[in-house]
Amino acid sequence: MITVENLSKRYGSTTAVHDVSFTVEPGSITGFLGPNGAGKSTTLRMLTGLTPPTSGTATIAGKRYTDLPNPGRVVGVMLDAAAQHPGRTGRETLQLNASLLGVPKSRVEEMLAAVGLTGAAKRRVGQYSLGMRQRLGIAGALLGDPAVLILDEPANGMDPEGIRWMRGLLQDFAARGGTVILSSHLLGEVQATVDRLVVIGGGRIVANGSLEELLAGSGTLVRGLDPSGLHQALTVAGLQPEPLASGSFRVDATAEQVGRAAAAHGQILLELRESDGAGLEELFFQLTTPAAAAA
Ligand SMILES: Nc1ncnc2c1ncn2[C@@H]1O[C@H](COP(=O)(O)OP(=O)(O)OP(=O)(O)O)[C@@H](O)[C@H]1O
Repeated sequence: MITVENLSKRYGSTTAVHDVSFTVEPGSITGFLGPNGAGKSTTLRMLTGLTPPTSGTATIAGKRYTDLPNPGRVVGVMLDAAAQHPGRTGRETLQLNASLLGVPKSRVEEMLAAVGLTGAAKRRVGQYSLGMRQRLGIAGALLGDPAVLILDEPANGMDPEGIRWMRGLLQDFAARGGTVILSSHLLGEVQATVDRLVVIGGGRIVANGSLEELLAGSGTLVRGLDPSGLHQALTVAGLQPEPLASGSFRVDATAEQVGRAAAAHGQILLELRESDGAGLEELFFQLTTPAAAAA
């Protein structure tokens, strides 16, 4: 279990993370999603004791990371797969980690096999692709047989086959009661892997819930040739159109009600469909537009 409570981090006048709170339960995979610069890495660094928070607390299994006696046995961390020592082989990298953690050398071979790197174990990490480094990083995180995994952008540099492989591995881990948080700046990259999402933008949590809840959205999405005329037609019909950044409206009504209200005022529709996750996509669109990023 991961608990983040009112966590904030300021760098001079920049607030990288502002009053962030969320929990990650055992048996689940949470995607920590946000555009570049949203505050994901800073939050994960505070969670793993690498960056002291300005205020607030983050605990893993009830303790701050820095208070865990042998943290690698409780929580597996991969923050920057690209930063591994290029001169060591994959096997040497894991052997070094294993001796620091106090786990038997046999565990290294097990983990190399688990991430599909046995054949490349003798090659230097400098010759590995980013996807292979991600696999090695995940092997390193799993070495101490932890119950919690914290992974920063693990899918970065992985091909679709690698992402599918990682999905299976993490879902097995969670099915055995493990707790997983993984960050990404791409919704599509993690959508099929995670059960829950915590969305961060500009250092603040902007959405938090089950994937189903967040993707389901609700109501109807409508887009017309004349947005202001459509807005008026819907308002006159007693519906409350919520304007979206893309020029569409989300309406808490059925497609038929929306269609009829538009037709009554001769509005030409270009799109009319159930919201179907548009809420989350729209939220992401807004977070990644330059205007939102500057706000
Ligand atoms: N050591 C630091 N000193 C000053 N500002 C920092 C520092 N680390 C992060 N920041 C700032 O904090 C904000 C959040 O950065 P962070 O790296 O946490 O975002 P992120 O969501 O992980 O983005 P990315 O996907 O690009 O890594 C950014 O504005 C960044 O410039």
